[in-house]
Amino acid sequence: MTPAPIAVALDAPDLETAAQWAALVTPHVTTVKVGLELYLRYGPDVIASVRGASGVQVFLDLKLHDIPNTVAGAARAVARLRPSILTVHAGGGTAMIRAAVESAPHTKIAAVTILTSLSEADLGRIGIAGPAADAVRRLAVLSVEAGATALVCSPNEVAAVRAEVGEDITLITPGVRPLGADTQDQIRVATPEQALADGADLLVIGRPITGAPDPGAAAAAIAASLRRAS
Ligand SMILES: O=c1ccn([C@@H]2O[C@H](COP(=O)(O)O)[C@@H](O)[C@H]2O)c(=O)[nH]1
Repeated sequence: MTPAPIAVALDAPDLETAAQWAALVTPHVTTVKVGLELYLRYGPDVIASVRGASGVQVFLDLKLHDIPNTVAGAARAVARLRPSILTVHAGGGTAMIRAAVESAPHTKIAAVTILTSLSEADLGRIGIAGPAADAVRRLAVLSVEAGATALVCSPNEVAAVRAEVGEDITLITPGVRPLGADTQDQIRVATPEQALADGADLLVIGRPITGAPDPGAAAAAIAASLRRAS
């Protein structure tokens, strides 16, 4: 069975749990995602631990956001780990995104547009007026012009972003919840089937899989549902 285009967010408190989740889900998904919790606790070693022998792709979600020189150094530092994807915040601007792209030439740089945990009211409070989709589209265009070849947005905006940036850019959507699942701290959400139908290339799914009694079975069920829907 072809693995589904899902990146399982391994937001675990310890390396053993993360490696166990990775081993359980890798037959069913293309990618596992290492975020701040694991990377800040364990550093570069975490990549080899979750990659294991399976050859699953490892997405390093560090959301770099600093001045261009600092982001260039950080991207260079992690590029040697050969993650398939590395995230930066689009809000860092053109020069910062370009610095990451140039410093990690073998890694897909994904620009995070507007976090999926933010509502339009939240955006208003931080000075971003208007619909979330407008800000997401603006940041998407800026990021692609700076050389990003992937974008992170919510499934609610993915169709609009696709129309803006075309087919060559990889669109990654967190904020994905199977029908009826708890949305937790995610605000701009949709189902896996809807996200894929609207043009997402890679669905980031964490707690609905890792919080299940059997993460392997949960990943397999979502993968099967995506196959049925496509
Ligand atoms: O806008 C964003 C960018 C990144 N994330 C990350 O995705 C996962 C989502 O996990 P769930 O458990 O499925 O909510 C998590 O690691 C975030 O750091 C995001 O949610 N939204």
